[in-house]
Amino acid sequence: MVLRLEIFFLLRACRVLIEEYGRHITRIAVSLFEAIAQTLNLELSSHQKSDYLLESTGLIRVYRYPPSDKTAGEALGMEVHTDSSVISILKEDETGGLEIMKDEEWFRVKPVADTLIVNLGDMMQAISDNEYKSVEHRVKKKDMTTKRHSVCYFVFPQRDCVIKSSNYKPFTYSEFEAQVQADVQSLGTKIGLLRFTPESPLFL
Ligand SMILES: O=C(O)CCC(=O)C(=O)O
Ligand SMILES: [Fe+2]
Repeated sequence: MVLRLEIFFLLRACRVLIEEYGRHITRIAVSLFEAIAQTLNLELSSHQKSDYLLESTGLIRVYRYPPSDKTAGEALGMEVHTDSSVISILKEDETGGLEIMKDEEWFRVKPVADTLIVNLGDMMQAISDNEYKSVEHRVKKKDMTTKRHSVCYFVFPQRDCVIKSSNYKPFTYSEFEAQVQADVQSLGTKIGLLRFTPESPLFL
């Protein structure tokens, strides 16, 4: 009974914290998006701005990467991928492990206390007409015994907003998401924006 009450209070405290974190991180994502839109000279109405980055789509994932024993083999982190989001904002702990691909080389992101990491996702690449790249990244823990925690926020466009650019056929986020899910199911991997490139052999 005492334990249950403790868990109840712990969960409630967690919820309050995560909700507050969510409010701040959303504010940061919106400011970043506005700044990026300016650098791209995208003259967006406030309606278009909130269609391209819809605050209510923001989600927070809290990850725990447990220590793994030898039998778990390569279970040392997260596979290479790009995020489907517009913007992702990550907070990793002091153990580090996040790596990003730049000019065909992997770089370890050095963990810095009280610092957030901003990744741009597939939707930003499309919105910016490839001016900004959706960064390939992965997580590699230092070693088997290390535990790692991270708190990751992702924000997306409004599901039915049509994203128009010269590099991709017009698509909505719903279509993109459905295509990603279909590819993961049938091919075991995400193809992503390549599916929406007219010249790509993968174009449907
Ligand atoms: O745990 C991390 O630091 C990154 C997680 C991540 O890349 C993702 O969830 O897309
Ligand atoms: Fe990611």
